[in-house]
Amino acid sequence: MTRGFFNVPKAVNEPVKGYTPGSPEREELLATYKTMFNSNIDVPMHINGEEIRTGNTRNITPPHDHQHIVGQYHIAEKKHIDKAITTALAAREAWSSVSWMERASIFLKAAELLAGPYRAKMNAATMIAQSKNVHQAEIDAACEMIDFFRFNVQYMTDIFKDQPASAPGIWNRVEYRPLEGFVYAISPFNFTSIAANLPASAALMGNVVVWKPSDHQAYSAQVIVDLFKEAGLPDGVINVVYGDPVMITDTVLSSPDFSGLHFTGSTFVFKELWKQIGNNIHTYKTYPRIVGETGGKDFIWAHNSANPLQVATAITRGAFEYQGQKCSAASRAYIPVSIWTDVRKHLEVQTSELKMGSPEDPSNFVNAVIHEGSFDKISKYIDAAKADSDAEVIIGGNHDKSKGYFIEPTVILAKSATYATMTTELFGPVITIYIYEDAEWESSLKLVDESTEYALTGAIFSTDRYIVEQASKALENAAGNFYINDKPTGAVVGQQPFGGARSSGTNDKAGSAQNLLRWTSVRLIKETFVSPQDYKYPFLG
Ligand SMILES: NC(=O)c1ccc[n+]([C@@H]2O[C@H](COP(=O)([O-])OP(=O)(O)OC[C@H]3O[C@@H](n4cnc5c(N)ncnc54)[C@H](O)[C@@H]3O)[C@@H](O)[C@H]2O)c1
Ligand SMILES: N[C@@H](CCC=O)C(=O)O
Repeated sequence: MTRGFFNVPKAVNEPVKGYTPGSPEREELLATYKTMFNSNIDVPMHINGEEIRTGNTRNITPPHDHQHIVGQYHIAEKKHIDKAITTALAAREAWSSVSWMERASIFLKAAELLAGPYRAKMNAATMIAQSKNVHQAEIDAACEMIDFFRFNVQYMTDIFKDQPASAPGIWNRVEYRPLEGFVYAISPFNFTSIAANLPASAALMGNVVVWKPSDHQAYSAQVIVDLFKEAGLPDGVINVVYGDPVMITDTVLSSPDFSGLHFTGSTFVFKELWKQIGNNIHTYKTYPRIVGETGGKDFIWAHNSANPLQVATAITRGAFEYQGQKCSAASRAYIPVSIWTDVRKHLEVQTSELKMGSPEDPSNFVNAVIHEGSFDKISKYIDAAKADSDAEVIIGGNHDKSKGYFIEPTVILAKSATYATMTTELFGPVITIYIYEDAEWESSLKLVDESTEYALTGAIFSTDRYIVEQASKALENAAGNFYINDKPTGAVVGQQPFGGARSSGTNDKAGSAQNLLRWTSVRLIKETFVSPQDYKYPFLG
């Protein structure tokens, strides 16, 4: 029952903790890491609040220490997916009718729990099983997830306030209903916050969800489940399943009640899912919403007016933070020949200072890539570049998977702007640089715009306002998140809503009102206070 027009607390970004040597947060996090690293976690599926253990398990191993087992997760048979769907649908009536404030309150509570007692655990799980350093875990698993919860609550109320005008004698109202059916959330390995947000944003708007996390994020997914439970999320609202993605998806997408896909992951998988939904379209009771944020081949373009140290720093941070495993990571750069010597010198200094190893040692800037498949793919491209006459590996290039999946931050110089690593998403710590003649800066912008299928993030560097304006115009469709004199990574919820177009996704902007709107189906209600009793037009007399 609602007896007032309540305002939600004003959303503010969660401050990023420093974890400086000797700080209490550092002590707590490293102690939590040690304990969790040395214990064995058993991750069940969660259907209707029940923990489902099938006994068919896969190991969870840290990418930086792949022979060490930190736990296992249980995988589904088809009957579990069927149950997750029926359970979600059974929970729908109560969840979709409950006051929006109750839903808001659950996610605001989750934000506060994560800012406090869950912070170290969420960060440690992300460091252990996704191989993030302290800072990368903090900005993702703690701060971005908290921000998603807080800002989405505010955006939900902003949406609800958007109401139509009413002529005298009538009252028009718009009701933001959840979708009729259930939402399928599929999340990637690389951001714990995205994994939480994909099911949570739909659930906040009153939807029920079947959530399939990435196998490589199961550890922190379990912490998210615990967090939601403690925050008071009712059973059956978000049901978590693991296992063969094809079997799970075939089962989910053949349900007539499937009403929305909230996906983040690679472009190929998303396009296949879209096709499958299209093929099944006659099965569904309603047209499913399809929201997907996918791959990128994100660029840094510099003009000769740019500051070489700033360009080099953007490359170091943009390409090598979290081993380049951000969809936003800079992986191709276009540098004018006149500043290249200076940019290169700074890059060599900065990359020589980057330490690589386990995230348990906070002085390691670079950790391991997520799994062997990814390691092998990235190494293959690096080795090909070493052998190729069209390319030269000028920094890094070594890789070793004996203990963990370690790949050195690598810089490739390409003779052609369409060289393989200039156009293919590798999702690793590799950037390829193309040097252009200063006078050809306008045609180099064309290369940036036209040489890949993606349009996720990009950055331009120049101190000349006319150039900034022209480059911004020339690249207006080349990136959904466009940065001027800054690296192309590190979007903050509430400040830089995130997403790209072309093959990079539907650009519904994670952490925004636009995204939340996709999880609603608007009902317009017109109420007439005194109903007409005469059908005749006035001109009929
Ligand atoms: N644009 C964004 O906001 C954004 C954010 C994070 C990651 N990404 C992209 O995600 C990719 C890296 O993440 P990843 O390796 O986890 O991606 P992925 O596509 O391999 O997996 C993503 C999810 O899809 C599932 N999946 C895989 N094959 C499937 C299939 N056939 N049917 C149904 N589900 C399937 C996986 O199990 C996982 O849960 C990169 O391409 C990156 O650019 C994009
Ligand atoms: N939103 C993040 C990227 C998420 C994808 O991996 C950023 O802006 O760096």
